[in-house]
Amino acid sequence: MVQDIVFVTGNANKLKEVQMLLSGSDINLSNEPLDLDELQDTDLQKIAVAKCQQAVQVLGAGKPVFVEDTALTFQEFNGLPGAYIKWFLKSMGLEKIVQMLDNFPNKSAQAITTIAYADSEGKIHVFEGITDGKIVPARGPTAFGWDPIFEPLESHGQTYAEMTKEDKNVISHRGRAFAKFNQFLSGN
Ligand SMILES: O=c1nc[nH]c2c1ncn2[C@H]1C[C@H](O)[C@@H](COP(=O)(O)OP(=O)(O)OP(=O)(O)O)O1
Ligand SMILES: [Mg+2]
Repeated sequence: MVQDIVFVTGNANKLKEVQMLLSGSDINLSNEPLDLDELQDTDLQKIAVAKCQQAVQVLGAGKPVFVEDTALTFQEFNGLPGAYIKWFLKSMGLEKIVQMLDNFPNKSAQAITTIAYADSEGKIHVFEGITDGKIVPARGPTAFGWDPIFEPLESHGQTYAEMTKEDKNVISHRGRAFAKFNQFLSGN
């Protein structure tokens, strides 16, 4: 059965990836480009759930809706910048983010996507996808966020930005989170 589901995001690059990731499913996806508030927290699930609750409030109950929040965590910084990566990116740019780790040999990082989905009864379900990698000086086109400075362990030396969207989606944080979400939806 085809399900109508609303995805709330104001990020066009994110939307494009999500459309690709859900393209084989029975979901009729629509987008609401609302800029929702994001909690200040290091608990990524809490942030996504609060964002989803706000989406339900704005759009009205009864409509299945989801949001996702994406974080970039540095092991050396015990998880920061995490969800704050958006603001670091805006204020400092890629080069200075890479330089933050100059004095530390540990460049390990995780890209994490947390999806929060409110079903038609308002029950919220959470799905998480994680990709391990490291922070490197920027390589590849700067089309999407921090893609040029994140090199996943499984990519044979390419940054996300150097990969095709198809290849990125196979191993990405977002790809993994949406694989779980897809599986959940197809069982409903
Ligand atoms: O795969 C990705 N590759 C590179 N960069 C990425 C990726 N995914 C999100 N990003 C960036 C966008 C934003 O600077 C921050 C996450 O913040 P995040 O709140 O999830 O995204 P957003 O505010 O742009 O969109 P939304 O309207 O869905 O909240 O990392
Ligand atoms: Mg956001």
